[in-house]
Amino acid sequence: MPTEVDPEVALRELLGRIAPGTALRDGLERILAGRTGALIVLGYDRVVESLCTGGFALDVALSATRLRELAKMDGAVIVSYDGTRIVRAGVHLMPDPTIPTEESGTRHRTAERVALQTGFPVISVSQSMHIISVYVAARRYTLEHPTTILARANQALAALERYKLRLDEVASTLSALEIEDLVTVRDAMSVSQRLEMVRRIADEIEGFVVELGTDGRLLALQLDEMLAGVEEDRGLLVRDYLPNGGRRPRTIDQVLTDLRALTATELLDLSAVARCYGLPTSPDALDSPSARAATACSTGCLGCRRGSSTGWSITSAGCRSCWPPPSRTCWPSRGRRGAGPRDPRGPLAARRDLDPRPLQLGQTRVSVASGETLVSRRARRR
Ligand SMILES: Nc1ncnc2c1ncn2[C@@H]1O[C@H](COP(=O)(O)OP(=O)(O)OP(=O)(O)O)[C@@H](O)[C@H]1O
Repeated sequence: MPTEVDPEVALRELLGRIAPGTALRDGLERILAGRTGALIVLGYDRVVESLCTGGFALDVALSATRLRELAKMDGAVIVSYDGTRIVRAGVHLMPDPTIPTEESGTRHRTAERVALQTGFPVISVSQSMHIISVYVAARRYTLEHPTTILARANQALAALERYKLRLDEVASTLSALEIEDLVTVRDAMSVSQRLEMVRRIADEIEGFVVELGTDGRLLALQLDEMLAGVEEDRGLLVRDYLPNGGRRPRTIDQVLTDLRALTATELLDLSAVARCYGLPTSPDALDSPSARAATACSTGCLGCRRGSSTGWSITSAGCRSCWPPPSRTCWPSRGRRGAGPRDPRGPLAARRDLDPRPLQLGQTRVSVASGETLVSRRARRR
């Protein structure tokens, strides 16, 4: 019996195994086109064996045509878990009748009960409704035609393009603010929020790619192109803005998991995003200068490695503990008290002086304040 897995993961894995381009999917399409039905169990072990009566053992390689011919007979077909062999055919399945099911026809009731009792995925092709359903990990999922999936995938891709554009905007603003050391918690959390939004829509598209099989190759290429560097940025951003110390310091993985767990509505709230980092969440705190982790120094000077006991003692462009910087790897900070020269007009006025041109990662710029050439920290780490 298969071990317990996340239903979503189990479903996606199954959809990949029966995606267009596989012999199993070809067989299912033929059964559907031939206006016959089928009941197929994807796996064979002692539990499945105990539910089988009648039929005959085969153990032959699975091909689309064999599956189609065997499905013409009454009863179920048992296929190996990897979908490469037909183990038995014409089998009458007798699952536990006390297992609750919402299906009405005997084929579909049996399919749902067998999937629940054995833990193996079961596929049913309905003769009357002309649909293919899969039962896996207590879920029923109806397969859609590839053209329908492709249309939905293209819509999602257009949404991803818009999300990515917005992400690039907030990320380049953050890079510029990092250079000038004027980052607030809100700036950093906006990028984190956008990165998570992009991850979510990309995850949805990945599901379409899996389901489309060979039909989804172009989509996969487009997705790869759009997501270049995004995954890396998620980790780097958390690493940079994770507060050190405190009573219960958080890890990068914990933050990423909590971000994933936010509902779509919660994700729109920057305070909820900041909470995942373990940062204060009041509106005032969001507009306060951000604290950056000791790891923020790209090459790690001695002072930065020392870290902080309060979790809030490290400034956004260089840590207070190593001020003045022992080398050029530590950047002078103007954003926090005691950390270096401040703009006498205050941070808001200083922000207005920022060069409004978007700063791409890896790009350099001449500082408004000092006249030196600057590169954003994240750009230097890449
Ligand atoms: N317990 C079972 N074991 C094996 N095969 C079964 C079982 N129950 C039903 N079937 C198969 O399903 C076929 C159709 O049954 P039925 O019409 O009652 O199901 P259904 O759920 O309404 O399916 P459809 O939507 O295809 O009409 C049966 O002829 C038989 O081949």
